[in-house]
Amino acid sequence: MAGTGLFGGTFDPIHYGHLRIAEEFADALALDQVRLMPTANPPHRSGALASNAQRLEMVRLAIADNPRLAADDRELRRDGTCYTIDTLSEMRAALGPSAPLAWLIGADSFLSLDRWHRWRELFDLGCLAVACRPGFELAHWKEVAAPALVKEVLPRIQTLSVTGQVELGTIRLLPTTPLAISSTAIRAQLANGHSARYLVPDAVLDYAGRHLFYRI
Ligand SMILES: Nc1ncnc2c1ncn2[C@@H]1O[C@H](COP(=O)(O)OP(=O)(O)OP(=O)(O)O)[C@@H](O)[C@H]1O
Ligand SMILES: O=C(O)c1ccc[n+]([C@@H]2O[C@H](COP(=O)([O-])O)[C@@H](O)[C@H]2O)c1
Repeated sequence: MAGTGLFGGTFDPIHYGHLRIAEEFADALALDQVRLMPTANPPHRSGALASNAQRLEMVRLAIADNPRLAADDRELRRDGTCYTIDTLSEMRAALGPSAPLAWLIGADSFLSLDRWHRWRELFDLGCLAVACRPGFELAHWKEVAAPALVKEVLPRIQTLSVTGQVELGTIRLLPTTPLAISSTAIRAQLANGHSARYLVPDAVLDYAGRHLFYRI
């Protein structure tokens, strides 16, 4: 049975680091769809520069030619603080108890997982896939992760052995292509009048240029 993947992010703006891990996630776990969900009001950071609607539109533009990727605005429609536990619970209820469901986060997000709302329950709802991110290498996780993660989560991490394994409660490290791209650096480049070409899809750059939300 082909599975569904979820990938949440601020996406302010979406960039090729996001797109490449979404693609490799779909490929590695043989997912028939990965839903990219811009988050509205996350518990851990202050507001995005681009509006909810603008970030959703940039996601749509970025994935327009990829039938395996879909934009999902469910977190933007939710009132109040946006928690991943609510999103995963909603998806699990919609798909049914046995449908393969996986969620993707980058290694930096993974290292903050112990501060997420009801984080231990997240593993009861799907398979967690962790993407590599330069600066957050696995070799250092034991030194930098919170004690709860070191004790309860790191021992459970598996590298992917067979394509398409999406088992409930598993945690997989995906050997994704390390791309040192971040939305913060892109916003700074654009604010300073520098080019962000080849870091961000052209359609997204054109849109950001027209709406000027990264200009100081
Ligand atoms: N270059 C990248 N490689 C791997 N994972 C990434 C990369 N960029 C973002 N991610 C992951 O994508 C998810 C959404 O990231 P987000 O939208 O916050 O992008 P960001 O580039 O980290 O943004 P910012 O610089 O504003 O913090 C997070 O789980 C993050 O870890
Ligand atoms: O549920 C939580 O407590 C929680 C805490 C921090 C981050 N998240 C989610 O993690 C995803 C990545 O967040 P970010 O800030 O790296 O873009 C995004 O979908 C957030 O909603 C979720």
